[in-house]
Amino acid sequence: MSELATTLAGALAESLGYDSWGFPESCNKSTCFLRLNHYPPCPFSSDIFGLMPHTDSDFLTILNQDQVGGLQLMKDSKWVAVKPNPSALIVNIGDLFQAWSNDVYKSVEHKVMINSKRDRYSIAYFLCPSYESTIGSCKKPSIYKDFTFGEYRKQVQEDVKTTGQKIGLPRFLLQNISL
Ligand SMILES: O=C(O)CCC(=O)C(=O)O
Ligand SMILES: [Fe+2]
Repeated sequence: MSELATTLAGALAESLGYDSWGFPESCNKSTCFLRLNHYPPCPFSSDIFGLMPHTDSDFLTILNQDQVGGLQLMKDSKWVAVKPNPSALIVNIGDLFQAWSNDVYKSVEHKVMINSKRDRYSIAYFLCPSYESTIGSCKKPSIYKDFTFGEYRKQVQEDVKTTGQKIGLPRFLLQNISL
């Protein structure tokens, strides 16, 4: 999985004209992780979040969902269901790739809706660097100020605690227009 993730990250960087995305050595077995998600059914409503709308705080996420469905992503201001496909993995861009690419790649907002009858399972692999890694933009002028991954995680946790929501990258805009 780690090989696939770093190969994909490299290909995304190459398509922007860069030899490397700069972080292959700081993303390793001790910084990347796998999350096993279980969404028990909820018979009372078909309109319940299994996972609230969010973006992932990583470079990219490789996701394997089962056949139940429920994953939706934001496209052109609309929620679009991601149809389960047993022979495909889903690759989502995360916040760090958005910052590194200076907004060329966008971190995709996604959520999970609960199924009323069936348990749902998914496996997500998160490509993350060490907390000390500085995430700068690949080209200047940069939209975001440089930050370490540790600073980013800390800010996200603080915002969730104080506002109930993740604010994410807008916190790090150099011209703080949206806050
Ligand atoms: O269960 C899914 O399909 C999505 C999981 C997810 O978005 C996450 O773990 O961050
Ligand atoms: Fe996610």
